[in-house]
Formats: sequence, C-alpha cells, structure tokens
Amino acid sequence: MDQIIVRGNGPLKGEIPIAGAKNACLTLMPATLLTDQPLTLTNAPRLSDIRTMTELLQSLGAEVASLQEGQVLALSSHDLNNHTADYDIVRKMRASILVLGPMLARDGHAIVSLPGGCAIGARPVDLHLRALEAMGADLDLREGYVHAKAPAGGLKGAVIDFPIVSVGATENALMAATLARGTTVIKNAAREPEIVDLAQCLRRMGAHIEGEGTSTITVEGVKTLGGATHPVVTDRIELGTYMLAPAICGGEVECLGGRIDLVAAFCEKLDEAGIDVTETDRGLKVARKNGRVRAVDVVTEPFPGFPTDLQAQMMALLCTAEGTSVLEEKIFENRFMHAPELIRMGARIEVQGGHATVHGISKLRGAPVMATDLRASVSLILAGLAAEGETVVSRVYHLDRGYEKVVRKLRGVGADIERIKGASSDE
Ligand SMILES: CC(=O)N[C@H]1[C@@H](OP(=O)(O)OP(=O)(O)OC[C@H]2O[C@@H](n3ccc(=O)[nH]c3=O)[C@H](O)[C@@H]2O)O[C@H](CO)[C@@H](O)[C@@H]1O
Ligand SMILES: C=C(OP(=O)(O)O)C(=O)O
Repeated sequence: MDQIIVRGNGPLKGEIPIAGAKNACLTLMPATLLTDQPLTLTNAPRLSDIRTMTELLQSLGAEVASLQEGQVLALSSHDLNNHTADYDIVRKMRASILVLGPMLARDGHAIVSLPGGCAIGARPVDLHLRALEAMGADLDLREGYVHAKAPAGGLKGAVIDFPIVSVGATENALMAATLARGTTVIKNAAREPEIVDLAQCLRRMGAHIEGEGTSTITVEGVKTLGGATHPVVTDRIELGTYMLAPAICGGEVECLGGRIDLVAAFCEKLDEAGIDVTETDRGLKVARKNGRVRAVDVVTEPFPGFPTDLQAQMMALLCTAEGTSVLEEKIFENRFMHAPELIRMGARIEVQGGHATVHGISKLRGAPVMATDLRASVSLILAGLAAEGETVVSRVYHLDRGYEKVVRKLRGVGADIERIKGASSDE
C-alpha cells in the first residue's frame, strides 16, 4: 500500500489549480440515466470515486468515456440492459445510491444495493427512500437490496418535506422529479453548490426547475430529457483544503478557480483565526496575517454553514493556534478519527461525543500516522507540512477518493512531500 511522506519545511509560495468537485460530479454522472441522449461533463476531477461511478454506470449498460486525461466525461445511456446496482460496487461508495432515482424515473424499476454505513457514521438512506415513496414508488427491502417500482404511468409529482437536510436525498428526489408527472416541491432541501450545479445541468437537459440554492425547490416534470454539455463546479472542499496549507505553514498561495461564495463560512473562520483571503481575477489568494494563528470555535452545518468535509483540515490548523478551540461536529456521529492521529503528532485534543477541544501548542512533531477516511487523510498531510521532522501517512487510498495529484500540487508550492511504494499513475 502506498504511503505519503511529508517533511515540514517552512512557508509555501505559488499557485494551486483547483479541480472540479467530486461531490458534484458524483451526482451529475448518474443524471445520464435520465436520458438516452449524450451528456458531456467538462472539468471533471480525476479520482478513484469517479472511476467507481464509471464502473457502476457501465455495469448498468451506460457508456462512459474518459477524454482529455479524464477531464471530460462523455456519458450515454441509450439502452440500459441491467437495472441492478450490485453490492460489490455500491459498497465502495455511498454516492452509488444516486442511481436509484434516475433509473426509477426513466424506466420505472430499479434494484439497488443498500450502501451500508461507513467510517464516519451510520449514514442511513431512509430519506432517499421516503422521497421516492412520496412520488408513488413501491419499495421493498430484500437481502440488502432496495427493489423499487414506479406506479403505472411513472412517478408522480409530490410534496417532499425532509425532516433534516440531506444532500444525497435532495439530489435523488430532484433527479427523479424531473421526469415525474406533475409538480414536485422539495422542502427543507439542501442548498449546497453541488445541488445548484446539478439543477443547472438538469435544466440544460430540458428539466423545469426553480429554487435551487434555497430550501424549497420546485420541479415541473417533463416527458423526456435531452443531452447537454456541462462544466462541473469547482471543488469547494479541495479549495478549502489547499487554502489551509499557507495558513498552517505560512507563505502565500493562490488557489486558481477559487470563489468566496463557495467557502464563505469557512473564510469567516479563517479571518477570525488571523488568515487573509483575497479575491483575485484568477481565484483566492491566502496568506497568514502577522503573528500566530488564533484559536476559533467551529460548528459544522449544512451549507451555507461550515462544511463537515473541512472539519478535519481545520482541526489540523487549530492544533498550533494560540488558545483553545472547540469544534462541534453536527453532521456525522463519528468524524473525529483524525484526532488520535494528530495526538500522535503531539497535538493536545480531547474528544467528547460531538465536541473536540483543541489546546493549541507551538509545534507539531512528525510521526507515523494512519488515514482513516478521506478528509482525515488530508488533515494529516496538512499537519505534517507544519510539523518538525517526518510524517508518514499510511492508507492513502482514502485520499485518492477525493484529491487528484496531491503530491504534485503541494510540491508546486514548495512542500517537501513524496509518495512511496507503487506510486499511482496520476502523480
Ligand atoms: C457524495 C457526496 O456528495 N457526499 C457528501 C454528502 O453526503 P450525503 O449526501 O451522504 O450526506 P447527507 O447530507 O445525506 O447527510 C447528512 C446527515 O443526514 C443523515 N441522513 C442522510 C440521508 C438519509 O436518508 N438519512 C439520514 O439520516 C446522515 O446520516 C447525516 O447525518 O453530504 C455530506 C454533508 O455535507 C458530505 O459530508 C459528503 O461529502
Ligand atoms: C464524506 C465524503 O464523501 P462521501 O459522501 O462520498 O463518503 C467527503 O467527500 O468528505
């Protein structure tokens, strides 16, 4: 298994290009199942999760071609010859559940394996299922699979009022509603930029959607959708991650393609902590203000709040801040697995339930550490960049789910980082 070795070597300087969003691409790709016309996604990220979604769509009979070194995905689902999303693929990635709504809406039936929980939490899919039931679907859970059938004549528009905000359930409901008969109103919808991106793509395909980016999305169902070409929105989590590199190490880094509106709540916390963020015509420039980073309290929330997917990386920053910070994780019940690893690097962190208290110290020390999930793994790399000595991060396959060319991007701004043993082809 590959490892990443990081040696803290002072301030960083330069620019880092930010890729298209994994989480947007993972919902845009299944949208191909809604039409027999070609869907082209540009600005796609090159990640193992994208390869898993490719494998899943291909297993259903869709064609997925990766062009321009993976930056362009040409998708087509002219005839689906299989309507079963198999456990062997679905278990690799929770976003696989996003094929359910589109298949059901277009062909009236689908069998999709339940994805199961993952390291960060139990992550049920009850809200996805309830939304489809509200649209008239008949759902049966058997042997770990959801067997779904639409009523005769197809799914029906409905009022779906989510009890809690769910990104995935909003996406599944939104895609299904585009081909349902009549009007669907999704209340308490997720407002993430990835939802807005999905709605924009669906609209390009001919869907009638209003209200994306607000808590109420209204969809007027149409009979068929057509093809489209759509650029994947910038990855706000990759953006936030690389913004933290100069915040932790000092120096100045410009994140190309970055936009404040994608990371506004995060930028507020950076400002409080003493980090300068400037909008340029190419992206966001980040540098530490004078002196040591200051402690800040962080609560994770659905967009536009502080994203749970940046909590681990923010903790890495706060380990060496002046004072005590409290991070409250409100989205996932088990998302502090990076804390024991950061403690191995000398950090002073206490975790109690959904709260982590971080007492800032002046310097972390390199250590062998283990990545436990995607964002945890990159938080350890960030911590390693600022630590004294060498940090060896193992289980970096988690990282490959969500960060392309991480070694190349960080080396480009002067970091001392390398990948060893069977280095992946895209590094
Ligand atoms: C591929 C993708 O886009 N992943 C993102 C998506 O995950 P995902 O779409 O899985 O996250 P959700 O927004 O659905 O989860 C929010 C909360 O709702 C709960 N829940 C969700 C669905 C459901 O049917 N029942 C239920 O109880 C979850 O367990 C969690 O506690 O949004 C998360 C929250 O911003 C991000 O961390 C993930 O990176
Ligand atoms: C939790 C994440 O992804 P997923 O929902 O695919 O597990 C993430 O991107 O941080």
